[in-house]
Order: sequence, then structure tokens, then C-alpha cells
Amino acid sequence: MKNDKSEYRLEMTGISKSFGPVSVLKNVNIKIAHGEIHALLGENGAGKSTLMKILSGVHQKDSGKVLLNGTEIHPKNTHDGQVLGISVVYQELSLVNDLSVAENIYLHKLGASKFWMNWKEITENAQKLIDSLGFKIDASAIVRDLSIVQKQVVEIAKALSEDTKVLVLDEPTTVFDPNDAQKLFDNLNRLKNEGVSIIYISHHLEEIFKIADTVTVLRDGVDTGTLAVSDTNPDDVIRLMIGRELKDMFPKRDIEISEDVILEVKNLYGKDNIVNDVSFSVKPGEVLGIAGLGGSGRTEMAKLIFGAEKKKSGTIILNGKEVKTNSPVDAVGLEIGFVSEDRKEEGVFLPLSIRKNISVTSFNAISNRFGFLDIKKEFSNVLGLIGKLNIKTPNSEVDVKNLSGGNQQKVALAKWLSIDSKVIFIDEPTRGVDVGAKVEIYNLINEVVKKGVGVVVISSDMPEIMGIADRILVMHEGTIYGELAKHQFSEENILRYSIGKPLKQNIQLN
Ligand SMILES: Nc1ncnc2c1ncn2[C@@H]1O[C@H](COP(=O)(O)OP(=O)(O)OP(=O)(O)O)[C@@H](O)[C@H]1O
Repeated sequence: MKNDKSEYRLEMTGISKSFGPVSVLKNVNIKIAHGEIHALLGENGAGKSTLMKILSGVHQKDSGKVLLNGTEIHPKNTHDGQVLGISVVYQELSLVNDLSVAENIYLHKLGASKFWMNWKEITENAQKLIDSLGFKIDASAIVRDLSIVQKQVVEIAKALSEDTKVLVLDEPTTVFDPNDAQKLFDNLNRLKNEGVSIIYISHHLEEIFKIADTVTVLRDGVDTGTLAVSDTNPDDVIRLMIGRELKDMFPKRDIEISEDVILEVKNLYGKDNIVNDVSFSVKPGEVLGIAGLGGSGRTEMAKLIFGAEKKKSGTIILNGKEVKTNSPVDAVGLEIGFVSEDRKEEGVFLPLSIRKNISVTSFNAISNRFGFLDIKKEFSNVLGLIGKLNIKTPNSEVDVKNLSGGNQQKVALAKWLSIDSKVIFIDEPTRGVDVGAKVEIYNLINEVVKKGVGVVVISSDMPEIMGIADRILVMHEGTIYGELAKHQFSEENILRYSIGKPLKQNIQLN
């Protein structure tokens, strides 16, 4: 590099960007030092990803300057960004499912020379890179067969396969359990000590206070300030982000949980025993939490019940009657809902508008008695949900692919929470969602359970699951290892059950 001694590794000054009439970034300034972890925070749609896409060459800025080591750069595409040493791990996974882990990691190097690559060497290098991160993944495995956690690790390895000077991580831990997240933090601290500058985007404030040195907050496309993490606190950061105080993160529910059972699952098994003899029941009006480490079978269990994966055996009883859920169509017909954790693949139809996405599931609620769509009802339903969840969009006709990641997640949720269900499974309800919107989602869940629906929430976010669940089932190795009543909720207890250990005696006797 021409000027490696410049004070800052990266300076973005006066950056503005509009998409058509919508102004997304307005004169944004951010400076990143050498060997620093710099957090970039802001509500969903504040412009964080857009700023990073300008840095990496995906989008072109309308005005402003980007300096790398004191020299102005003009990346025109992601290849230019990579050559300059700028690597980005995006929120949405971008791996090619049919290629191997190693091929994905070195894809950018293939180009025209594909036939001349030394595959043995590439696979060995990829394996070394993954091993150095401390995760267990076979570099010759096909990406389609990996879990979402493993896919995320491959994305990170891919970003580090170049001589990286600036590493951008856009919500990297959303799929990680606390152990995996800690492994990532150890890696980031190592990279920082090697002089890499890291821009870290997250909606988990506790992560910021754990690993970041500096924080810049974006609000509606304007930078509201840069602070040293040691000089600030979560309340001040939230105020900068959303412009108000957040009084109650987990709004109280005043609901009598019925002693009836709405859904009973008996001896459920999936293929390969990823789900291995699961039995539990859900009551009307209750929020049942499902905790456990990645790979413990939580998502698979919900998918088996919803009919999205094939059951080996097991019985499902809804309102006292045995039912068959051999496909999602069966499940939806029985009023069993499922909000997937993988919003890009299973949560929303990206090329369709917000209105169409929401209406697809709520057709009954918005059609008239002759079965025709009642346009007035449809708009009032959709606009009501856009307002309630604060989905950042100029109108309901915008395609979901043009929304920010967190706003896509809100659409995925709105789809399901607007229809009549008896039981609804929500996998990671607030993944990628900002703190203000989290509270709105918890309010919506409260409204749903008030109607007598049983809501099953799968969550890796400990404060969240303890804040909203009435009881928590903890999965370990495909089965329910333990149940925690409200007075037993603690991170320690969840973790102990998650790794297959009993609770400490004095806590269990409480
Ligand atoms: N290609 C595009 N066309 C039109 N609008 C876009 C496009 N990309 C982003 N936007 C809009 O720009 C705004 C900022 O989006 P961006 O993805 O940068 O937000 P973010 O701060 O990263 O949000 P999140 O926390 O949800 O990821 C949003 O309102 C989004 O709808």
C-alpha cells in the first residue's frame, strides 16, 4: 500500500446515496483506525448495509470520498473491493449450494482458470483456514448439506481467504449459539492484534460492549455520532439509535394460561435421529420457549411438526384429535404456523411486494364471503402491520428484496402473525431485528397468545427466551433434556441442560 502510515486505515467522508427518490445515506462520515473493532449500529433500514456495500463496490455512492490508508479508492465492483483487501460477510448467505466448501471459499479465484486449479491444494488450504477458526467442517463437503451455522463459518472463512485489511461483518452471530459466538470473538481479537480493521454490525448491544473499541450510530441515514465504547453505555446507544428511551424490553403479559392442551407431540423421531424421541405439549395462551445449542434439533423438530421435513415416526394431537402433518399444506390447513429462521430461503418471496407477501398467508382473513379478495380489507391489514412493526418502506408495493434485512424479517413474521392459527412455531423471531422493533414483535406475540394461540418460540438469544417464555424446554442431542419453570430461568441453567448436564442441586430444589 502506498501510504500504510496514514492515521486511519479507512475514512469515508460525506457519503450520500439515494435509491430513486429515497435518500438512504446523507453525508455520512466514519473513520476506522488500524487494528480496531468499530461497531456500526442503527435501526433496521438506517443504512448500515448500504454504507458497507459502497465500501465494497456493490453500490456506487452519489457523493463523498472513501480513503484506504490515506489513498482515495473507487471500487466499481466486489472484485475491486477484494483486491484492495476489503472483505465483507453479508447478512444473507451468498454461498453456492451445489459446490463444496473449498470451492466456495476460493470461488473468486477460479474465474477462467477453473480447469487449472489444483483441487487437492485448494481443499487442503480451505481445511487449514477453517481449522484455524476453531470450527469443525469438512472442506470437501457440499454446502447444501451444511447447517446454517456451518454455512456462516464458511462465509467468514471465505472473507479471510484474501489478504484482508478491512473485514466487515454484518450481523455475523445471528445463527450462532454462545459458544460459537465466543469462538468468533476470539478470532476477531486475534485479527485485530494482527492489525486488521474490523467493522462489526450487530443488533446485540451486549456483543458491542464485549468486543468493540468504538461505535458509530446511524439514524435514518445520518451518522449521529462516534463514541469510544469505554465512554458510553447501552442506554445512551439505544437513545442515539431510536431517538427515545426503551422502558420495558419485555412487555408484561396478563394472561391466564389455560390448563388445557392445544398441541401434544408424542415420541417424535426424524430421519438420522437428529430429532430423537421428542414429546411435549403446548397450552393455549402460553409462550413455550425452546432453547438448546446449534445442532441440538430445535429447528428440525419444528419442521417435522410443520410437515416441512419427513417424520420417521411420532404422533401429533391437536385439540385432542390425532392429526397428520405430512406437508406444510396439511399443517396450514390445521392452523399450525411456522416462521422459518432462514428468511431468504423459506421466510419471504423476495421478488414479490410486501403486500403480496403478507396477503399470501392471510387470504382467508382478507377475502369476502364469496372467496374474492377484499382489496380494502387487504390494504388495511397490510398497512396496519407495516405501521405496527415499523417496517421501513415508502409504501406496501415495494418488493421485499429491496428492504433491509431486518425489515424482511418483519415481513416474514407479519405474514404469520396476521392469520388465525392454533399453534405457531417461530424460529428465532428477532434475528437481525433492531431493539425498538424487537419490543414491537414481543407485543405482537402477546396479542397473539391473548387470543388463546399457543406460541412456540425457538431462540438462541438467552435474554429474549427468558424474557418472553412462560416455560422453557431445553434440547440436547435431538431430545428434550430438561424443562425449566419460570422461577428456574437463568443462563446457567439453560446452558447446563444444553450440554446435557443436570441442574445444580440447590437450584433444582427451588
Ligand atoms: N437496492 C435497493 N433499492 C431500493 N431501496 C433499497 C435498496 N437497498 C436498500 N434500500 C433501502 O435502503 C434503506 C437502508 O437499507 P440498509 O439495508 O442499508 O439498512 P440497514 O441499516 O442495513 O438495516 P438492517 O439492520 O435491517 O440490516 C432501506 O430503507 C432499504 O429499503
